[in-house]
Amino acid sequence: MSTIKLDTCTINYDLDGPAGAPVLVLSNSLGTTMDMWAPQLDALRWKFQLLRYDTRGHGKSTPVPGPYTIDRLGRDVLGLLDALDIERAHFCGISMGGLTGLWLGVNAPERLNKLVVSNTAARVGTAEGWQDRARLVRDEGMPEVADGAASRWFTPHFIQHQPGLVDMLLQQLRSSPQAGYAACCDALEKADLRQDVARISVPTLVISGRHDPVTTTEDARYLVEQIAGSKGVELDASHLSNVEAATEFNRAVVDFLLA
Ligand SMILES: O=C(O)CC1=CCC(=O)O1
Repeated sequence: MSTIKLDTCTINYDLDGPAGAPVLVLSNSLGTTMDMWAPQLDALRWKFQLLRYDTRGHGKSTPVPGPYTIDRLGRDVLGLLDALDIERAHFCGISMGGLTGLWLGVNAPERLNKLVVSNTAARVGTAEGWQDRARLVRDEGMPEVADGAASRWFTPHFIQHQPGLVDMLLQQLRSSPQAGYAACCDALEKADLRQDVARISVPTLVISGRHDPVTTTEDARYLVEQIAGSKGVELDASHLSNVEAATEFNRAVVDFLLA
């Protein structure tokens, strides 16, 4: 693991893979860390240099005071690429990480080769919902949010049959810095790219989960309709599809990036 200082925030990242291979940036969801990409490592690191990082306020990146914005989260990726002297990269983000990817697709296409956005939407949830979540976390702490998370992230079948994996992810959530999580809720409250995503021109893959109650297949269809030439793949999974349907997720990403 390494760190890089961007404005007041220290971003924790890991770059791993064959030297000279194309770089693939992996961007985590709200309340998780770069460790959420564990099910992708063996499948992807033989062809790509994987640049995983903890989104600002998450994992070992510092929970500098918020509110954050989607613009800030996107610029963190650009800062990381600049610091590592990477001119262009593939980008794959899930949920909040997917929204960061959409921001990059709109605002910094010259830094992207191909874009994968998974279990995300041009507008995730509602402003009121994120205000309530931020208030809950600031007032009551992480356990209140962690209580309902498994059923937002996974299907009942997966929760029953993979308790170890579910627990590992919930542990990332419980350990999330309260201030950083709430500041990302602030970013999600304001982020609305519905009028912007049609400007994305980089090759884009939109992955969705058939059972995702947070960012629905309808949200994914909107993205596919708006982003010219984009491709949609629907997986038999809920919200954290890279964990719940890892094999299919990895195949979709590799097929798309290597095509
Ligand atoms: O509500 C959740 O925990 C799911 C989620 C919404 C945005 C994100 O990144 O994760």
